[in-house]
Formats: sequence, C-alpha cells, structure tokens
Amino acid sequence: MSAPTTNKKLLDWVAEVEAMCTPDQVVWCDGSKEEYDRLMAEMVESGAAIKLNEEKRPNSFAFNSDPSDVARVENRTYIASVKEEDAGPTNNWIDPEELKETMRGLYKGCMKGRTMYIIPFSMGPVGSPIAKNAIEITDSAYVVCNMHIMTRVTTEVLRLIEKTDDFIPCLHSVGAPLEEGQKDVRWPCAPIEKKYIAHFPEENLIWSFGSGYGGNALLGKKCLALRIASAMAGREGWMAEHMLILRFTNPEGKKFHVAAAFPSACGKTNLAMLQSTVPGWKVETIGDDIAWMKPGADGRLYAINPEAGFFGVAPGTAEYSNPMALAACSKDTIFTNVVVTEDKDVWWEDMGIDCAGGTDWKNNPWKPGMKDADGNTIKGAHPNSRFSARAANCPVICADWEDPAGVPIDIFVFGGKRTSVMPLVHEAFDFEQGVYMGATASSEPTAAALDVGAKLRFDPFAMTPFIGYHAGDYMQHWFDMGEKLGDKAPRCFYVNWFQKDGKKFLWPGFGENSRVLKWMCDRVEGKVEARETPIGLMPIDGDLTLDGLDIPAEDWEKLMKVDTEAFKATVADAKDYLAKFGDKLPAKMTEQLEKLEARLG
Ligand SMILES: Nc1nc2c(ncn2[C@@H]2O[C@H](COP(=O)(O)OP(=O)(O)OP(=O)(O)O)[C@@H](O)[C@H]2O)c(=O)[nH]1
Ligand SMILES: O=C([O-])CC(=O)C(=O)O
Ligand SMILES: [Mn+2]
Repeated sequence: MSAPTTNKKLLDWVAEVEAMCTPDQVVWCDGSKEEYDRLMAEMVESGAAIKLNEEKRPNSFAFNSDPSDVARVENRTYIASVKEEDAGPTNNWIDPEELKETMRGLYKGCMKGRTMYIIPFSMGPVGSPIAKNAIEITDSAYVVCNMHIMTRVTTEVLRLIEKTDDFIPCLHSVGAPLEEGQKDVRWPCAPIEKKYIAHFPEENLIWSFGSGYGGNALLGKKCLALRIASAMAGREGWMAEHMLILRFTNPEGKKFHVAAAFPSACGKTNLAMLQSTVPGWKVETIGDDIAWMKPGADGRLYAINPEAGFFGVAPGTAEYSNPMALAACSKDTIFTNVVVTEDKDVWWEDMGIDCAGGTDWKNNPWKPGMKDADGNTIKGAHPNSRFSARAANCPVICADWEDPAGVPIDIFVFGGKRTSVMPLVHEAFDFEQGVYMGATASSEPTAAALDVGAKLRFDPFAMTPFIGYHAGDYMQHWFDMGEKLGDKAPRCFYVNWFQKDGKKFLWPGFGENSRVLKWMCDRVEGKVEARETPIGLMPIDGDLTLDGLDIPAEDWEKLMKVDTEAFKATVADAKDYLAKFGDKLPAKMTEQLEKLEARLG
C-alpha cells in the first residue's frame, strides 16, 4: 500500500516502526465506514468479535478481553520526563533513554504475523485551533475500530500535517507476535510485567505495549488528551482535565455550563446525561470524560470535549439510572466484557432488566445467580465492562457540541465516592478554596484500574493517574489559572452522591442530582443565600428542594452533616498526603490547609 502522505517526519517514523516491529503488512487507515465494516467482518470471521443481533442492536459488536487485561494498569504507567523530579510523586518514572531501550527490545518483532495499522486522528474538531493532530500506529484492529468511534479518524489529518510536522506520534502494540502457523487468540496481549504505558512529555510522544484495553490502548484518550495534554497545558496556560461537560438550561432558556471532575467510575457519564427531575430544567451533554479549557477573549474559561464518543462503564447503566447512555449504545456500539445473551444481545449487572443467560465475559456459559466453587455469585459482566458509543448517537448531545469555540464554564464540581464524611454538597468560599477542595478530593477504589489498592485515596482533581508532570506544579497551575480568570473564574462546588447507611445509598442520585445542580445555578445567579460552615457554604433548608422525594429527616441530616471530628482527621490525612509534594507544594495549599484547620477549631 503506498503512503497517502509525503510528510518526511511521518514517513521516517513509520519506516522506523515497521523495521522495528516487522509486521506482515502495513495499512494506512482512512476512517471510512468501509474500513470499519471490513475490519469488523475480519474480526467476526476470526472469532475475536461477536456480531450482535442486527434487529436488537444494529451495527454492534461484542468483545471479551483476556481475563488479565480488563482495566488501566497504573503500576505499569510511566511519565518518562528527562528529569525524575518533573514526573513528581504521583507518577512512576524511568529515565527516558533507559525506558526506550527496554521498550525497543519488546517492540522488536512484536508485530510479526500481524497487520500494522496507521491511524490519522484528531482530538477536537478537525482542523480547529484547539484540536491536536495525531497518528496512532497499532497492530490491533479492535483499537482501529474503537478509535473510529472515540476520535475523529480521517485522512484530512494527513493533509493538515503535510507541511507542518505538527502531530503527536502514538505507538501501540498488543505485544503478542504470531509465529509461522500459530493460531491467534481472541484477545492477544502481553503478561503484566511486559506491559508499559509510557509517556515522554518533553517530546509529546506515547509508547504503549502489551495491553489491548481502552485506557491503555486507545492512545488519544488518557495518554494524549490527558497525560500529554496536561503537560502541554501546564506549559502553555490552558487546562486538560478529567471532566465531563454539560449544559443545564433553566425554564427561561438561560444556559449554565458545568464541568465536573470525578475519578474513574465515579459518575461522570451519568451526570453528563442526566434526566432532570427539576421541572422545566434540562441537561444536554457536551462530553463525559475529558475537557480541554482555555480562557476566551472575554476572559471566561471555554471548554471543548476533544473526544467523539463515550467509553462508558456498562454495569449500572439502566433505564432508571442513565437512559440516555442506554440510547447512545442502542446501535453502532462496541461492547467489551459484557454478557452476550442467547439472542445475541448484551446484558450486564444492574441493567434493570432480567437475563435468561448467555455467555459471560470470560466466554463461559452463564446464568444469573450462578455460584463459583466458594459459593460466590459469578458476575456475568466484568465490573469494568465498557461500551464504546458514538457521541452523535446520544439523544441529549448538545446541537453545538462540536463548536471549536467551546462553552463558557460557570461551575466546577469536584467529588468522588465516599460512603461517609463528605456531605451531599458544599460550595467553596472562593476559587482558591475551590482549588484546595479539588486538590484534596478523595475517593474509595473502583474497578476502573487494576492496581490501586483497597484504601481511600486522595485523587487531586480526579487526575492522579493522568497528570503528565509534577502534581505540585499542576496544583500551582490551577491557582495560576484562577488568578488569570479573576472574578470570571467558575464557582467551585464539592459533591458526594455516595453516602451510605449500611448497604443503602442515602441519596437517590442519578436524575435527582439535578436538584443539586439547580442549587448551584441559583447560587451563581445570587438567587439564594447559603449558610457558612467550617468546610464551606451549604444550602439553607428548603433551597435545595426535596419535593416528591421520600428521604427520611434523619437521612437528610446525615447527608448534610459536617462532622467536624471526621473532617479534622481528613485534614490530618491530607497533610500527610501533601507532605510528599515537598517544596513543590504551592504556598496557597498550605494557606488553605491552615485556614481550614482554624475554622474546624
Ligand atoms: N448511587 C449512585 N451511583 C451512581 C451515581 N452516578 C453514577 N453512579 C454509578 O457509578 C458507576 C460509574 O459511573 P460512570 O458515570 O460510568 O463513571 P465515570 O466517572 O464516567 O467513569 P470513567 O469512564 O471510568 O471515567 C456506575 O455503576 C453508576 O451506576 C449516582 O448518582 N448515585
Ligand atoms: O481510561 C479508561 O479505560 C476508562 C476511563 O475513562 C477511566 O478509567 O477513567
Ligand atoms: Mn475516565
């Protein structure tokens, strides 16, 4: 196949990778429907993909991963900056030359028996000033098809970079060469100790080896749009954040834009598409995972979603929780690690409908309620099973979601999963306290990463696994952005939908979260006062309406409680955590810590 480019930098890189990885053939991708259909047909033929029932789930496919390759691997993810101190205490670091040497050894011959695909793609609307052009080289057709959904794959990118050399090279291999005559497995990947998800921030370069899973293999997403982009944004004065973006419109038609940072599997996709229960107010989606934000000419902060699809958590997605996500994956969707039912549709836990049985994510025959040898119920879908759905197929996607100008952000929301201590909502006194709140956000572990342990962890701005440089410098960057934006900076809030009493959630969540969003909008508009507490501003009784909800008074009290003693303990933990930032800890963080301690008494 002749190359559809004359760009020397690109051709040299492709030749170098081809010589190193020795694929059987090289294919330049164009992002066309024909390409998608052809690759899917090949994967159905080989047994890697299951074509779903065309009537029930048009143009959709299911994949089951290797049981070891189901989530991001933070212990195998590296920020290989030239200087170790630039990676900071939240990242794994290896000297870039040493890491490249190790990885070149792994890449050597790694595509033998496979096809090398070259994928030109754009993060952000193609050709727009805010977009980034990139090329992913991969030996996985699954990755190519997912990139078609999650990014904008087009030869237009090749035209745009023809003269500029301005593209981000992303190299990926599943790390499983095929010997002569060797039959492929359904989901090739390398063992954990050979997996490397590597970033070279000074070169804007990404090398990934050994995993086929989303966040490790679809390199436009976490690797480019968060890790590499956050490092660029820190240098250049903008922001790349793990945030959903939504528009909330009131009955008079006034629009509010919200960007919210919750850690992986903590509710971004759900909030981004919520069905408002506040009469006359409606939510429309702009993005569900990543926000790129820049100050506009008017001094406000404008956000775009650089992605083109949703790589969403399947379990829990149901008609009662997130009907808009269900609609988005009603067609043209790739499912990974869900149950394939007998009639070739999909199912997962807490989908809100019964399942007669089928094939589970490990490819075994499965019936609901089945137990393993130890008597534990066997889940049909993996807890981190995912759907890759086109944003355009979401019924509540904003008509102007692809506007390269972005939307002006009024409200920042931080949060995480905490079964206690953190109240339903509180507001920061000012932006600097907001930065403190975001920087000390904490969450209990989820299934989205394999190796984060079982303890509560601090997860600054939900970005711990995604900050491409020193987290102390990153916090300082937040303060700097606040100074730049001045009184036009978004108002900051902290929420927790996940308080529990035993097994039961105290707050109904999902669509009812619109009540909390409305209170935030009322605060922004100055329509309601708030009461001062040591941790921030909280709703005055009655302002956050509970009409029609059946929440016992004692539950509401727990939801809104500021437990001073528990907060003091949290502050002590935060101090310990922040100590590892050393002299990179912004003075403003220490100042906020001291102020909070004083308020708590
Ligand atoms: N109880 C409760 N659960 C929720 C709520 N919102 C989301 N969840 C559950 O939290 C899990 C993860 O939610 P998502 O919205 O997919 O998380 P995310 O932040 O988009 O995750 P990533 O894609 O990993 O970044 C799902 O199982 C949801 O059902 C809520 O308001 N209340
Ligand atoms: O990266 C992934 O695989 C999915 C995701 O959004 C996350 O983990 O935050
Ligand atoms: Mn995410």
